[in-house]
Amino acid sequence: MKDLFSNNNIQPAESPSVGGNSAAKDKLETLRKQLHEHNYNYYVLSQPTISDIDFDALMQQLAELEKEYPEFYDPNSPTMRVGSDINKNFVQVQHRYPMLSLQNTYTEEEIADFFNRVKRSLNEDFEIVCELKFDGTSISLVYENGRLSQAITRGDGKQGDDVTANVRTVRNIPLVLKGDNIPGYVEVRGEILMPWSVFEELNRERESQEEPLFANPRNAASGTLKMQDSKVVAARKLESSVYYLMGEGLPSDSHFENMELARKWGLNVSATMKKCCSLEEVFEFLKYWDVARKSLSVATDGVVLKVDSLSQQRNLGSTSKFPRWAIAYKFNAEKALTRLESVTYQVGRTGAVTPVANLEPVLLSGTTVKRASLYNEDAILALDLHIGDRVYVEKGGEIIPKITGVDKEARFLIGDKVQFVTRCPDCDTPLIRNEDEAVHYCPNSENCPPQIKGRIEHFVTRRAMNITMGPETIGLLYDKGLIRDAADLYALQFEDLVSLERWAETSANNLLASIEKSKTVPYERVLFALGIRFVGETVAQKLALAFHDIDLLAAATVEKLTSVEEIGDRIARSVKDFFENPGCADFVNRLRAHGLQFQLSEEALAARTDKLAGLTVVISGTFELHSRDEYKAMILQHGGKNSGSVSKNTDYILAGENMGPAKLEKAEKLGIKVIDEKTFLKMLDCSFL
Ligand SMILES: NC(=O)c1ccc[n+]([C@@H]2O[C@H](COP(=O)([O-])OP(=O)(O)OC[C@H]3O[C@@H](n4cnc5c(N)ncnc54)[C@H](O)[C@@H]3O)[C@@H](O)[C@H]2O)c1
Ligand SMILES: [Zn+2]
Repeated sequence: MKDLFSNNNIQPAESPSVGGNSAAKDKLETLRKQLHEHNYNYYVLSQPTISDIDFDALMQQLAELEKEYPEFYDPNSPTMRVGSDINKNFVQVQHRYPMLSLQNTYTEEEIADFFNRVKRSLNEDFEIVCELKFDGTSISLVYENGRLSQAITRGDGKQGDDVTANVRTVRNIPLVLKGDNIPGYVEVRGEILMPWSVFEELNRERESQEEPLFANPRNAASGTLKMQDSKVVAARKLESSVYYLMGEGLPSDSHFENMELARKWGLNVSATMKKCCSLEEVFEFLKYWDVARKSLSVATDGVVLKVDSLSQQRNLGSTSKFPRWAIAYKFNAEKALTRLESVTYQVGRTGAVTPVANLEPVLLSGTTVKRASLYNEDAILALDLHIGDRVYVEKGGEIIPKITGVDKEARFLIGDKVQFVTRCPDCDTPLIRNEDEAVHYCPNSENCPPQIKGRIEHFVTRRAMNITMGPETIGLLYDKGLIRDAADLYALQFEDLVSLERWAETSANNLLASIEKSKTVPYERVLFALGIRFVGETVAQKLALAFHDIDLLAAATVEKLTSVEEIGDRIARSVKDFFENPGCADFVNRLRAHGLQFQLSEEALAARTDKLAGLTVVISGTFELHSRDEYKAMILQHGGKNSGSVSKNTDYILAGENMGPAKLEKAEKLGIKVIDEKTFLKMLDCSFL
């Protein structure tokens, strides 16, 4: 998460006219380029590299420059367009009605301006509906004759990705509407959300696997919605909240009434929406929810104000980016000021060293905060941190809060500048930092205690070997010299355990039984448990399918490894390094001697064939007989490779309905065989009737 919360991506807000026209043009182009890049990171990758406030400041700068230099007008400027989330792994679908963004403000003055602008333009009475702005990712749900027919992301506002299969897994989205007055065709606009509790659990899991964390529930929701495997999406427990209806012949001219009806149809409409007749009532709503929102189970980032009457909305119209009849008021992130007491360093199981700020305890969003994450050396340098500094802490949705700034005016007695440690705090080995990485590592993986304990903790987790023991037990057994690595668990004796302080016979027996049971855990989970860097759960599954026993995997070359779908160079090298390390190879052999599963089960093997060996298949369109994910799994299972894009290396295109025209054209040009699902299943000898 390099640079995530530092300000160093922001250019100084210099006066645009300095340096004349060509300087302004350069500046405009740089800003546009930066913003396109940030949009991509945010909407497509769901991994922003700057904060929203910083992003909005850049956007504001660009808008001001464009106003001053209209000669450099560009219809594709980020100020003119809705940021696009389009991802080529999905089929793109045209929106019948455009899906716009909202104009954002952070101040009450701008809300008053909006209110007065509407009043002037309409020149008649109007009502404003205030709604909480739930912070997820936007979705358009198309219901035809009351049935959910399509779910499309906002995309670039004109067309979006068809994510119907994933959306069908969202619990509170009805597949069939119930009740009266349901139009034949209606688009329900809403937000797909990840509740705080699910988000925190997900990030804890990612943290334990040293995978990059999601910055907030919004990015986690959008990342999840764009996953290729609907089963994983279903497991992530997304929710929805809907906030607008589009279509001809809607039941009422009042947006508020339509939403009340939508609730009766079975859609989840927040009970917090309120109709207001005056600016005072609007401000009251803002004030109340700025505090009350903190106890909601989902994230909110503001309030949306909408003119209630649909005919008045039509009169006010829209720009290319947002409607003129609505505006979003964004809440400020809650901040607290406290003192930095010290910085300590934690070593993870892969040796990554994370700095942690220890703070004078302070109350923030209802909890007492004592520690904050400092990410890495660059983040510390960007803040210019000194011990004793008064620092601002914010909870941006991360598990532990972050330091967002230093009150430099309050520095009377300047303390020591925070210097990143050069040696491992646990084993004193000099740290290393790879050139293009922000993270420091302790290279002493074999003897550094937190790394050893961390690896054992990972080995026993539920999704790996599922041995019921916590970090305290691991720490105790390690300190007593009973375990030096996870393989030693299998050599533990009853006597070793009962002689430990506070250990009774039952707890000793339970642990031994749990260890014994883990010997039946399937190969792919054992592979994950080994803790090979970058080999998470899904990668382990892919590797297990492609190399059905560990000897094949250990002998695989980098080329062979990277020929497996989604296995890139980085993972391949890490797998190779693992097996070439004598210590690791010995570890695997000892585990094998204890009877762990190091090959795919008979069942999984029986289903495997080489019918598609050496063949690359691209899947395009939507299917009737199986889902896209099922087809992907079949390709893997029969030894083939699935790829997202058509190239000269493609052997087949498995085409369903609505195959993208660009893909078809390319396939024809390259002379690639396009087959339908029945032909494909015949190739595999699968019965499908
Ligand atoms: N950090 C970054 O790199 C980065 C990059 C791009 C965008 N952003 C941030 O994203 C924001 C822009 O994103 P955006 O265009 O999605 O706009 P937005 O999220 O600020 O507002 C529009 C969205 O609000 C949602 N919404 C929630 N409740 C609603 C309701 N009751 N009625 C109507 N809409 C509701 C809708 O999904 C709608 O699309 C900016 O504030 C920017 O800071 C950040
Ligand atoms: Zn160390």
